[in-house]
Amino acid sequence: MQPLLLRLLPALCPARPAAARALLARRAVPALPMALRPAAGEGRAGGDASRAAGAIREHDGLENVQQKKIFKENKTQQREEPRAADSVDSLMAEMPFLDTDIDDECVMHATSEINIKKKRKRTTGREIEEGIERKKKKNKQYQPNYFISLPITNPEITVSIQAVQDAIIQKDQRLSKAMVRSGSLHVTMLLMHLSNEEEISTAVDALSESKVFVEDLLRGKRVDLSFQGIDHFKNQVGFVKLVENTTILTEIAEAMKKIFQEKGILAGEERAFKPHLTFMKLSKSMELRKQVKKIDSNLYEDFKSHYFGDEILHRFDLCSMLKKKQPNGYYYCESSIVFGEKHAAEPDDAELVSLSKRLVENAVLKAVQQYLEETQNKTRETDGSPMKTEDAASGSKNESDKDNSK
Ligand SMILES: Nc1ccn([C@@H]2O[C@H](COP(=O)(O)O)[C@@H](O)[C@H]2O)c(=O)n1
Repeated sequence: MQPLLLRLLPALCPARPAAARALLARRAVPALPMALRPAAGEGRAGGDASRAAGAIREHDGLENVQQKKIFKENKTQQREEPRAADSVDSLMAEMPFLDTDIDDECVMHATSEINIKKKRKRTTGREIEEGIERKKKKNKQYQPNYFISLPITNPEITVSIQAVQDAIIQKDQRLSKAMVRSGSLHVTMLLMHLSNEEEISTAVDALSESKVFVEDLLRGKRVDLSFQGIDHFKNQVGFVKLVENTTILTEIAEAMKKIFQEKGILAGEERAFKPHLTFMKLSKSMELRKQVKKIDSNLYEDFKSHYFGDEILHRFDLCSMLKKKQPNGYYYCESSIVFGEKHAAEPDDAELVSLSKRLVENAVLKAVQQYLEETQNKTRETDGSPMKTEDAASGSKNESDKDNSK
């Protein structure tokens, strides 16, 4: 069944060669770890913990810092940063948390739980400025550059998301730049900052340690993550909602955060964990952000309660935001942990049958639509009436499909 489907996909989905390619890539090269590392000894972990705590102490100039680190938004810094050239867009688009990269500038800070004992002293304007500069520089060093990802491997979800993305692009061509490519769809479980190879290695160990906790939480049960409906963050990010098993996912995210923090990794965010599946964000392109300030919810009106599919919880990856992505479009993985039976990220037969059905339906619909458009155009040509604007737009939409599949 698998080789047959692999051959069939491009033929079944001629209108979406990008979608077919993405699906093939996803099946042919599942996002598996680049390197699985053995668990490290306790000694180094302790060293990392004190080093990271030291880094934060230095960062915030605090006397008494506990083992709690978080990312905090720092909007002012971005405003003062010089505007990067548009050519940076392509690099930015590789990063999963771009609104944080562009304007939120997530940074690691000590929390309010920290006992702050600051002595008041007279400071000159120059000292204040220098202090701000110093802080800005350090904040930058603590931006998240790694994350724990729950990859989306069910083609039913990927195909449905591409349908929403297409529908949106059809209404506003400019938004093609905002779309998350199907190969990199994921749910973010935990953000972190890793400064060097040693910290990456510690994070790999922390992820291996998390496996036992996750298995304890799951107790052999299969967890179906059901994705349905669309919501947004501040009209800047469009995401598909997780409607079932959010509690268990939150428990896992919390357990992971604790394990990573205990190993001295700067991990976690100030805001509460809200599992979501991002399919578009304005911050993927600075050029776009200049043009579009808000994502209009009417653009995805038809999909507001659409059922996108289920993802069976079976893998978490430690991914880099900055390293070159894999050929299938997924992030570079330092390490992964796998649960249950579905180890190879293979969709089962039912999923494949349902996917083939959808693809055939889509292809037929597309063909009928094309036939109708051509007939209408011919009639207009004979009538001498002008071509409709939508027809012109659909021509350029195909161009953007090509861009999106890059
Ligand atoms: N509770 C949250 C979580 C995330 N965001 C923003 O959404 C963006 C996309 O997040 P992904 O993890 O799916 O890449 C991200 O840049 C966050 O800033 C949010 O606003 N609130």
